[in-house]
Amino acid sequence: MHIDINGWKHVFKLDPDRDIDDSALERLCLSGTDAVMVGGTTGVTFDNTVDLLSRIRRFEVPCALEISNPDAIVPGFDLYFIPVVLNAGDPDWIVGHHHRAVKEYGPMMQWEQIVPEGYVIVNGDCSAARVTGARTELDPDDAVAYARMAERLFRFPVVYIEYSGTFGDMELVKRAAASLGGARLFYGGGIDGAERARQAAEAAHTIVVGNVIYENLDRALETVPANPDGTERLA
Ligand SMILES: CC(C)=CCC/C(C)=C/CC/C(C)=C/CC/C(C)=C/CC/C(C)=C/CC/C(C)=C/CC/C(C)=C/COP(=O)(O)OP(=O)(O)O
Ligand SMILES: O=P(O)(O)OC[C@@H](O)CO
Ligand SMILES: [Mg+2]
Repeated sequence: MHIDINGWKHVFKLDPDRDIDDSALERLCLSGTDAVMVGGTTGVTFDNTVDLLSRIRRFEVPCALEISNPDAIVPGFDLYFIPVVLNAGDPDWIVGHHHRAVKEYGPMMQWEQIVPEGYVIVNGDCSAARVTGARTELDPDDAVAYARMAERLFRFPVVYIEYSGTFGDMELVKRAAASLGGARLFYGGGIDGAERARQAAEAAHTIVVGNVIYENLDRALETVPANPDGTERLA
């Protein structure tokens, strides 16, 4: 099945290291979201990733793995998102892990399933910032420069502005998105209900909703534009 991420406006990100019951998973997968992404910064293992994938596969929603741990690369996802943290302090998170993984998996990789993400981490307090040693003191001009680098220098199809755990500066996100030609701007961080989903969807091409799933499922479901309870779909 060919999956076109250019149609994605809303994505739920599920963390294999966190518990979710069958009924909640069903409501998420049938919500009208465009895709479910599996990923997290810590505690992601092969076993908990296989387990979550097999449960999501009871539904038709596209399912992507965002790889954060080279030991948890599980076959059977529709797509594999590969973060390249452009503002990482440690180059291992820009090319190091990737080099080792491609050395191991290169011959068996289906490149059409691979979606490289130019990742820019802006919240210095999140786990991903700590793990990667990200330089998160960025103003909107810095974000625009990273977005342009990601698209024009490195030809990434996705630029991901990551505020994981906190709602970000929508002007910064808007400016980064406006600087792009064809690449897609994914925004994630602190979307905890319909109002923030609406604001983020005005700024970014694709919004990603994570933590609120585990804190308040009803509010998470309100963030889906296609859901009857969700925000109005934005152009
Ligand atoms: C057999 C088979 C399936 C073959 C497939 C081959 C294949 C797909 C190979 C992949 C090759 C490849 C290049 C892999 C990359 C390897 C790798 C480990 C790259 C590093 C990724 C990276 C930079 C991770 C850093 C952390 C990060 C940016 C994570 C993204 C997700 C994220 C931020 C989630 C939020 O985390 P959360 O836990 O929710 O955090 P909070 O506590 O803040 O909420
Ligand atoms: O968990 P939240 O804060 O919703 O962020 C979503 C996603 O960007 C995390 O990688
Ligand atoms: Mg999280």
